Amino acid sequence: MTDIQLNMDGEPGWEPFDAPALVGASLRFVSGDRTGNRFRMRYFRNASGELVARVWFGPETEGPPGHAHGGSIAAVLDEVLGLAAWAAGYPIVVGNLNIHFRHLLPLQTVVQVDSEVVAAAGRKISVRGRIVLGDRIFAEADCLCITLPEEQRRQLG
Ligand SMILES: CCCCCCCC(=O)SCCNC(=O)CCNC(=O)[C@H](O)C(C)(C)COP(=O)(O)OP(=O)(O)OC[C@H]1O[C@@H](n2cnc3c(N)ncnc32)[C@H](O)[C@@H]1OP(=O)(O)O
Repeated sequence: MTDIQLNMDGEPGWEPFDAPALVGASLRFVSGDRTGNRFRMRYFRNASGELVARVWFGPETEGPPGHAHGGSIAAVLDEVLGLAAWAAGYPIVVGNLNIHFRHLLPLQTVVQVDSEVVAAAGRKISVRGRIVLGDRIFAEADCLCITLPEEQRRQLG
């Protein structure tokens, strides 16, 4: 795995996105360790302003031999789609995450997670996402995020 694959070379209009500056240590479980053997991740905004992640699934995410565990895929989608709502200005937690696992995801490969905030109705924010490598779709997800009332937000810090 090279750092170049995780970075934005050749992606016109992409800008690095400083996720910890927005949500602090909430990302420790998934994207917090940029050098370990679990996930290595970088966040960007694409030319349309949508949040995109580049993710390397390391050996410690293994489920089926040589491939990512479904729970590791779910963890990545939970973080990226939840963060997409935050990046769009909604302070949320994830209420529901529905994932279609389309193809086995090979370990030690850099894949891309695309996200799109598709609707906001009252406290309910709908985010859609997918994990891809070129034309190959590994997983697709619909995520229902719920904004937190101000008081509950303050309690979380
Ligand atoms: C922080 C950085 C990025 C984030 C990445 C990480 C994202 C996460 O992993 S967050 C952690 C995982 N999520 C959780 O632990 C959430 C736990 N659940 C909760 O805290 C609560 O159930 C919560 C806040 C979602 C909703 O509770 P509450 O505030 O009482 O809202 P409630 O009144 O029940 O529901 C509000 C609306 O949302 C709907 N809703 C709530 N939960 C769901 C759900 N799971 N499915 C469908 N609809 C739901 C309700 O039907 C209601 O709709 P309407 O207004 O039309 O009647």
